[in-house]
Amino acid sequence: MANPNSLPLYEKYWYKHNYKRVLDSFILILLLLLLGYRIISINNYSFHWFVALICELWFTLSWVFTISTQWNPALIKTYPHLLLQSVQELPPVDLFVTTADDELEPPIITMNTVLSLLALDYPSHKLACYVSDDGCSPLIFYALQESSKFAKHWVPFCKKYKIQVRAPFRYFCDDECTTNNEEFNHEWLRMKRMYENLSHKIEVDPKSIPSLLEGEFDVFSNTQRTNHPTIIKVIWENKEMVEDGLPHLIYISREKRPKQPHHFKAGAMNVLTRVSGLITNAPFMLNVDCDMFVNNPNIVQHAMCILLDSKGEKEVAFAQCPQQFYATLKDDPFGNQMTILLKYLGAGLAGLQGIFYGGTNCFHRRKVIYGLSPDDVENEGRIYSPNDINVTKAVEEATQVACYGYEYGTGWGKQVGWIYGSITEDVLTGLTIHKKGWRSELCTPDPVAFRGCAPIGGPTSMAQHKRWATGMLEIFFSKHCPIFGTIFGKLSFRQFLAYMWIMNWGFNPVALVCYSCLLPYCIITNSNFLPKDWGICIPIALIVTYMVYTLVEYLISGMTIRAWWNNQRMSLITPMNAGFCGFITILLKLLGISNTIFDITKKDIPSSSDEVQDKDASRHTFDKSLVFLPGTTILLLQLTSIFIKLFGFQPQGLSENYECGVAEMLCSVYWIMSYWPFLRGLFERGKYGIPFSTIRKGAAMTCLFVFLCRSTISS
Ligand SMILES: O=c1ccn([C@@H]2O[C@H](COP(=O)(O)OP(=O)(O)O[C@H]3O[C@H](CO)[C@@H](O)[C@H](O)[C@H]3O)[C@@H](O)[C@H]2O)c(=O)[nH]1
Ligand SMILES: [Mn+2]
Repeated sequence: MANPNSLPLYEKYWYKHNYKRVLDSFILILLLLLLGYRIISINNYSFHWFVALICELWFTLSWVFTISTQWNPALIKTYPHLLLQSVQELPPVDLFVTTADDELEPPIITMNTVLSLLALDYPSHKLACYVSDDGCSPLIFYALQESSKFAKHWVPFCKKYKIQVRAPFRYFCDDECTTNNEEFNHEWLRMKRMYENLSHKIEVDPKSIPSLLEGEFDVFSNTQRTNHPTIIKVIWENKEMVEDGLPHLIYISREKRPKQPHHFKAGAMNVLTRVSGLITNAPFMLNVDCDMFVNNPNIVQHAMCILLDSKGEKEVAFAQCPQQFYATLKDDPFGNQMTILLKYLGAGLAGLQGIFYGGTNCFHRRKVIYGLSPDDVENEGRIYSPNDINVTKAVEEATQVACYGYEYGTGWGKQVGWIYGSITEDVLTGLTIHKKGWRSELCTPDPVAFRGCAPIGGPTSMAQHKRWATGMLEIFFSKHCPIFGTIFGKLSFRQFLAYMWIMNWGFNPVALVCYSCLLPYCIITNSNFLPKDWGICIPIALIVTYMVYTLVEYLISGMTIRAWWNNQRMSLITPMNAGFCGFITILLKLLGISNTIFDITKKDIPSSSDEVQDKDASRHTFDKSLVFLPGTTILLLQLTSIFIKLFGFQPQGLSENYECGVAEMLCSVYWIMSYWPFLRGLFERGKYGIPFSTIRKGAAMTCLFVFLCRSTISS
C-alpha cells in the first residue's frame, strides 16, 4: 500500500509571464477595435468588406483560443528518488511500438527505438516490449530477431557505463571514443562494430528476406500487406524473470483482409492493448512511434512519479512527454520543430486540465483505456508483482483477439481503447478521456525524454499537416465535438477552448485563404478592404505589435531571427496549403464523396551531426500532389494583380475613397515575400520546382478569378 503520509512524488508550479499577458491582451484589444471599426464604417459596406469582417472575426476568436490556452502556464517537477520510498514495488509497464511500412519507415530506425526501450533503466522483468507491424513485413521480424541478439550485449553495456542515449545510431554519431578508461574504449569499439554489423544485416533488399530464410519465416509466405492472418511471435522471453536481463520482446502483425476497415494506428493500438492484456497485462502502457527513441533512460520512473502519486492516482489519466527532435535543420526552415509551440502552448495546457494526448511518448493507465472514469476509482492499494505467466501459451489466446472480426459488436474504438473516427486518433482519444473528468500531465524531465525525426522537406511536412487538419475537423464534425464535451461531459471550459484552439488548425486556413484572396480582388477591381482614414492605424499597430511580440518570443528562447522569419512565413504557407486541403478533404467526406486515410510520414535516416547545416536540405521541395495548388494559385493571383496595377489595367474606382491604396499593395508584396520558396519554385525544375501540372491548374484558376472579379465590376 502506498504510504499516505509520503511526500508528493511530483509538484506543479504555476508561473506568470506578465509581459506576455499584457501583449496578448493588447493584441486582443486591437483586434476588437478593428472589428468595431468595420462595423461603424457602414458606408463601406460591400461584399469584400463583409468578407474581411468575417475573416477578422474568426482571427479574433482564434486569438481568444490562443490566449486562453497560454494564460496559466505550469511546470511539473518529478522526484524519482522518492519513488521507492513511496511504493513497495515498481509496477510493470508494457511498451508499445508501432510501425506500418518498411519503406517509409526504415527498419533500422524502428530497431533503434526498440533497443532504446529494451535498455530502459527499469527492472527488466517488469517490462515487455510489443512491436506492432501493420506492414506485415518479414524484414521487420528478421530485424527484431537480429536486434534482440545485439541487445544481449548492448543493454548490459549501456547499464554498466550509464550511457544516456541508448539508441545506438545516435550514440555512435561521434566517430571516435577517447577516454582514459581502456576497458571502456575497448568495449565501445566492440559495440560499435557489432552495431555496424547489425545495420548491415538489416539494410538488405526487403524482397530477398523471405526467400533467404525458412523455418520461422514460413508464416510470411503468401501474405500481402493488406491480406494476411494474425502473426504473433515471441522473439525473446525473459523466462527466468531476471531483473537485469532483457524484457520480453513480441512481434505482432494483426489480421488484415481487403475491404475490412482496420482503423490505421488506432486499430493497431487496440490490438496491442488486447494482446498485451492477455500476456503481461501491465497496469501502465507506454506507446511510442517507430521513430521516437528513449533519450532519458529513467523516463519510466519520472512518469511513474506522476501516475503513482497519491493525488495523481485518482486524477491523472496519462503522462505525456513532448515530441522533440534530433538532427534538426538549422533555423527550422519548414517551421515544424514546434519549439515555441511547446514552450508556451504546451506549458499553458499543462496549467489547465492537461496536455493533449500526442499519440507517442505517452504513459497510459490501462484501466482508463478500458473506459474507467475517475469516479470509478476505488482505493485498492498498490501491490504490483510481475505477471507469472507462460508467454508462449498466452500467445495462442492472444492470436484470437488480434483478428479483425474480434471487435464486431464490442465497444472497442467507441467507448473502449483508442477511439475510431479520426485520423488524429491521439487527440480524439485524449479528448474522450478528458471528457470523463480525468486530468493529464506534461512530463518534461531533464534530459529530454524522447527524441524523434522531424519530417524533412515540403511534401512530407505538408502531408503530415494535412492529416492533422483533416483529423481535427473529423473530430469537430462528430459526436465527440468538444462543445458537447463541455455541455454534457466534464471537459472544463478552458480545456474546451484549448481543444478549440487545436481544432482551429482545420478552420483557420479557410479564413486565411479568403483573406489572402481579398488582396488581389481589391487590386484587380480597384477597391479597398483596408481602412483609408485614421482607421489604418489599427491594422498597422496590430501587425507591428504581433511581429515584435513573436520575434521577442523567439529571441528569448535562444532562437535566431531567421528561425522566427521561417516560422512566420510557414505560418502562412502550411495552413493555406496543407490545412486548406484538409478542409476540402473533410467537405468531400461530409458529402460522402471520399473517405480519409492515414498517410504515413516518411522517416529519413538522419545525418550524423546534431545540427544539420546542409544548404540543400533546407530548401523547399515540391511534388505533384494537389496540396501545393492553393498556394500556387494565390501566388499567381498576387503576381497578376500587381501586374495589373503597375500597368494601369485597373478600372476606374467608385471614388478616391474607395480605391485600392498603398496598404493593399504593401500587404500583397509582404505576402509574396512570405511565399518566396513558391516564387522560386515557379522557375525551378526537378524536386525544387513546382510541377508544371500544378502551375497550369493554378493559372487556369487565376484566369477564372480575374474574370469573376471583372464581372463583379461590370454588373
Ligand atoms: O495504419 C497505420 C498508420 C500508422 N501507424 C503508425 O503510427 C505512427 C505515427 O505515424 P506517422 O506517420 O509517424 O505520423 P506522425 O504525423 O509523425 O504522427 C503524429 O500524428 C499522429 C496522428 O495523426 C499520431 O498518431 C502520432 O503519434 C503523432 O506522432 C507510426 O509509428 C506508424 O507506424 C500504424 O501503426 N498503422
Ligand atoms: Mn512521426
